[in-house]
Amino acid sequence: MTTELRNQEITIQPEDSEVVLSVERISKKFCRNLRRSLLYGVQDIATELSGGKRTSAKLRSQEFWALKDVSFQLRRGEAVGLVGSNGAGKSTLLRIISGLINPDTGSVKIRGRLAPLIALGAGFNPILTGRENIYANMSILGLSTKEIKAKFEEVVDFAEIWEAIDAPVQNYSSGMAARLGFACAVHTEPDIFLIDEVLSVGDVKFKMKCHRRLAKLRENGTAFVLVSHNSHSILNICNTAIYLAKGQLITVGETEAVVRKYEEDLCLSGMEKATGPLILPKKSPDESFGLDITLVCFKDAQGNILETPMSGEPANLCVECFAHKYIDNANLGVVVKSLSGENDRVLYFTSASDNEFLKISPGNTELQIQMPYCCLIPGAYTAKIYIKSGVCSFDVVESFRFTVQADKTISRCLFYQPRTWKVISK
Ligand SMILES: Nc1ncnc2c1ncn2[C@@H]1O[C@H](COP(=O)(O)OP(=O)(O)OP(=O)(O)O)[C@@H](O)[C@H]1O
Repeated sequence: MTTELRNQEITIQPEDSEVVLSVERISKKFCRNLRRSLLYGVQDIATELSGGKRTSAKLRSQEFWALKDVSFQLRRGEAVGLVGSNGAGKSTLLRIISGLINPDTGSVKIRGRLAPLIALGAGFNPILTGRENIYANMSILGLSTKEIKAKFEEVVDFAEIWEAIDAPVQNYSSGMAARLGFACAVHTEPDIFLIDEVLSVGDVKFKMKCHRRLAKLRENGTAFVLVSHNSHSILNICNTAIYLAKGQLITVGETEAVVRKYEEDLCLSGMEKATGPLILPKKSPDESFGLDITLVCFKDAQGNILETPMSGEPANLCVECFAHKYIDNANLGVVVKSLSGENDRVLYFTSASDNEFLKISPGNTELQIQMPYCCLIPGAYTAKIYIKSGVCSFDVVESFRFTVQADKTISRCLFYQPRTWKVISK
C-alpha cells in the first residue's frame, strides 16, 4: 500500500466534472471577545455600505484564524474524513461548506445537492410535529413538496417513529430526533453529505442501519465529508483524510497514513519530542559502584546514531559504560514504558534471562542489544536501563526517553510485526 501525505499545496482542477466539491483557500477568523466581535461586525457592515472593502486577510485585535488557507477537492463517490483535536477548525469548515457562515477569504464550489448533517435535530423546529418538520427540513434540503410526499413513508419507516410522527419534536427523545434528522438527510439522496460526529449517536442497531445506508449512497455516487473523533469510523468509511490543527491543513492523503500522523501527534503532544543520545554526567570515584553508564542511544545496523528508531527497521540499543574493574557476569536490563500511559510496561528484557552473562573489561565498553527490527509502534517511550551483577547494582538510568516513528503504514495495534506474504499452490 502506498502512503501518500501531502502538505497544504493542492492542485485545484475546476474542469474536472467528477469534482463535486472544491474548497479553495478558505480562511475564517473569529474574535473571542463578544463585544469586540459585535463591534467588528458593525464596522464591516458600515464599510461595505459605504462602498469600501473589508480588510479580511488581516487580523484585528483579539482575532484569530479558526481556518487558514484550507483547500481540498472531493470527487463523486469519494469520502473524506476530517481529523484534528478540539478547536482544530473541523466544524467551522463544515459550516462554511454548508453555507451557514461565510469565509473571510477563499471560496467553496458545489456541484449538485448538499445535505449537511451537522448537529442532529438542530434543523428542527421543536414546536412543530415530526410530520411538519420532515416537510420543512427536506424542503430546505432542496426537495419539492411532491418529492417529499413520495418519500414520506420511507423516512418515517427509516426513523422508526411511526406512533410519534404527529407529536411535537420537543417531546422526542434525543435518539428519536437524531433518527429523524438522519432519515431526512439520507432520503434527499444528496450528491454531497456532510456529517459531523452524528454517527456516534443512537443505539447499535440504528448505527448499523445508518452505515448500511451510507454505503448504499456511496455506491450511487454520493460524496462524503465526515468529522469524527472516532478514528475507526474514519478508517472504515473514508478513503482519504484531512488533518487540521489550529485551523491549518497539516496533511491530506490516504486515510490510514493521515490518521496515523494525527494519532502520533496526539500521543506526542504535551511532551517534549525526545530524540538522540542521552549523555550522562561523569561520576566521581565516590559516587561510582565500579561501572558507570556514560551514554545511551539507538544505532542502525551500520553503527550510525539513530535519532529516532523506526518501527520495523533494525535498531540497536547501545549502552556505553566505563568500568573501573573487570566484571565477568554483568546483567543488562531494559524496561520500556509507553509515555502515552495506555500500556504500562511494553517491553522488558535482561541479558540474564537470555542466559547472556556479559564480560566487561576495565575502561570504555559499549553494550549492544541488537534488534533485527524495532517492534514498537510510533509514539513516545521511556526506558529504564540498569546494569547489575547478581543482587549488586552498578548503575541505573531511570529514564531514557525516545520517540519511535514509522515510514510505512502501521496498522492500529500494539506492536509492529514484520512479515512477508506467500501463496503456495498445492
Ligand atoms: N462563533 C464563534 N466565535 C468565536 N470563536 C469561534 C466561533 N466558532 C468557533 N470558534 C472557535 O474556532 C475554533 C475552531 O472551532 P471548531 O468548532 O471549528 O473546532 P472543531 O475542530 O470542530 O472542534 P471540536 O472537535 O471540539 O468540535 C475554536 O477555537 C473555537 O473556539
